[in-house]
Amino acid sequence: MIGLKHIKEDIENIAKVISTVLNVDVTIVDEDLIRIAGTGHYKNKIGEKVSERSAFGISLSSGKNFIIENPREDNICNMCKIKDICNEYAEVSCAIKLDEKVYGVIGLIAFNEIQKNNIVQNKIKLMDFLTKMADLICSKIIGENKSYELKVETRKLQMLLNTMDKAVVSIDKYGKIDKWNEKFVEIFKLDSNLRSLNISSILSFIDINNLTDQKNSSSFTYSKQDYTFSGIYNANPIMIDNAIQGYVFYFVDNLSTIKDFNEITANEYGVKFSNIIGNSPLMRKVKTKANIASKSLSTVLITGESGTGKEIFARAIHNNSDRANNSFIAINCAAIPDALLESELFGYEEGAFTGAKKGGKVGKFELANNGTLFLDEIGDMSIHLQGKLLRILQEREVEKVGGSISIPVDVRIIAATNKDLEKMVRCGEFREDLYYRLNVIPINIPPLRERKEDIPDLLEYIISKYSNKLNKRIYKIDDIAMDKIFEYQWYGNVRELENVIEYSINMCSTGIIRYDDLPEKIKNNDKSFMYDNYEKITPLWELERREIIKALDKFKDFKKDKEKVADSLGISRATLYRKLKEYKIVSK
Ligand SMILES: Nc1ncnc2c1ncn2[C@@H]1O[C@H](COP(=O)(O)OP(=O)(O)OP(=O)(O)O)[C@@H](O)[C@H]1O
Repeated sequence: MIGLKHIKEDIENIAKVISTVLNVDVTIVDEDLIRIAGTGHYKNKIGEKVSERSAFGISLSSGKNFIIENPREDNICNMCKIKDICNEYAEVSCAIKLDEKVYGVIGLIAFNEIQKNNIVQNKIKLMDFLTKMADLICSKIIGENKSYELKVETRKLQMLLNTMDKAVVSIDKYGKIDKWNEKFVEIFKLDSNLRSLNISSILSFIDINNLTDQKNSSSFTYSKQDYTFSGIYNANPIMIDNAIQGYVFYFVDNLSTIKDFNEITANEYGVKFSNIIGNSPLMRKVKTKANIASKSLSTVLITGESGTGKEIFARAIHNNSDRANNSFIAINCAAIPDALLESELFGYEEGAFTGAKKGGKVGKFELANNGTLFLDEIGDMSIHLQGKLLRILQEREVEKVGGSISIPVDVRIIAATNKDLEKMVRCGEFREDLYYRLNVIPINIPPLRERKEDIPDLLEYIISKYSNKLNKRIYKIDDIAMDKIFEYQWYGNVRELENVIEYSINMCSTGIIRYDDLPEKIKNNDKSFMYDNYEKITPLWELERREIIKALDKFKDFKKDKEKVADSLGISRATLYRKLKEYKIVSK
């Protein structure tokens, strides 16, 4: 809290002015009764404490002003310890009061008759003058208080800024830096005194002329000597009376963004090996191999039919590795057209092509830096991108589309496919060199029909998952339904099993999944067709038609269903489409 001692210089000047104007000695004491200023007799007594029982003490505790015309005889002097040796002729005390708080007292003392007369004859004017001087002191206190509060606020603000995990800087409307935090200095590797420097001279990706009155975020790549990093920055305009007064920028490097993302999604995707259901000898072998792979940095190639769990294995490998605290970025190479996949993987610079986003885009490689990049359905990647991918794996650097800076990346690759990559290599559809680069640790996940022992555990897990999701209490599956589930071939593997159970839980009204609750494809399981076979001779075209319908039904929930239907029927996709037309089969 501010007191008179904090404005000592002002108090001394005011004391001198009063003394000069009134031609008497002046002393000013603070709220602790310490003399802050003094003239004449009191010059050498600055810093000394005045007695509480003195006139000053009484003025201070009561907040009252008074004039003692006859010291020693006045009631106020009764309590004073030095009453008997007092050599004063008259005394004036004026409290320095602000909002009922007394900050100190201005005291005038006459040491001779002339001074006393001067005081006594001008009592009213004198008190008026002193009250004004006390008000002047109070206004100084208010000013000092404000600047003290401002200092505290500024200090708090700076501490807040420094504890932020985002780098922050503010500029005035001309682009000159005024405030920044330690993180800003740290991530851009700058000197700590940045005041008044122009932001664009430090961060060339910020063009002050392109900033608007709207909040705006863009990605950036920063390089200084051999230090390079990328991230996202936000420019927030400071608008006062509809005019831009400056901007506050905050910057997040990609790693922090990903960390935030990982923290948010940790529960959703925090798959561990223990979450992968299946204790069959085949699955135990796969888990052991995946566990070993998680402790290595080598590339892993996971193969297996669709829905066998390639992605959850990839996630478990990442989460069990030293990179677990960094990002796991997954990209499905089949789901994105080739031209887009390139910019998704490598990112692009602003203006790289028509339609490119302002500020450019951060690629998955950069996002996965220090973490793991999961390239799902790698068999669907074009030969052109295969070449680019190979180069990155060899050089460990990515260059954005339309960019010129190479960004070093440290990414562990896990690729997955349900295609026969070796066959694709033989047919010239997949680069041999890339195949060997990816296939360092091969992991094959067997189809569910080859490890039916896993079905009971999977059922228990899936029923509990979907009962919760659908808010139903399902206890078990009855024996007949269980037999049907065991009989079925599960070409869609665990994903198909999940779909079937979700459907059955929806249909179930008793708490026990029964035969009737199962979807038709599981109930029929091709048997009705076999029965027909014994009864009558079926024309070949009808057999063909039925087989096509059966295959369409079987793969209807799959990605690339037509490809799977054609594969399972042993015909090309073109033939399949011809036959659909011929038999007037309408499919999705
Ligand atoms: N062993 C398992 N334990 C628990 N859930 C599993 C298991 N295997 C697969 N799943 C579940 O089955 C679904 C499909 O798994 P996932 O996406 O990992 O398969 P995939 O082989 O990558 O499929 P695709 O090749 O079609 O991308 C997911 O919901 C996954 O959680």
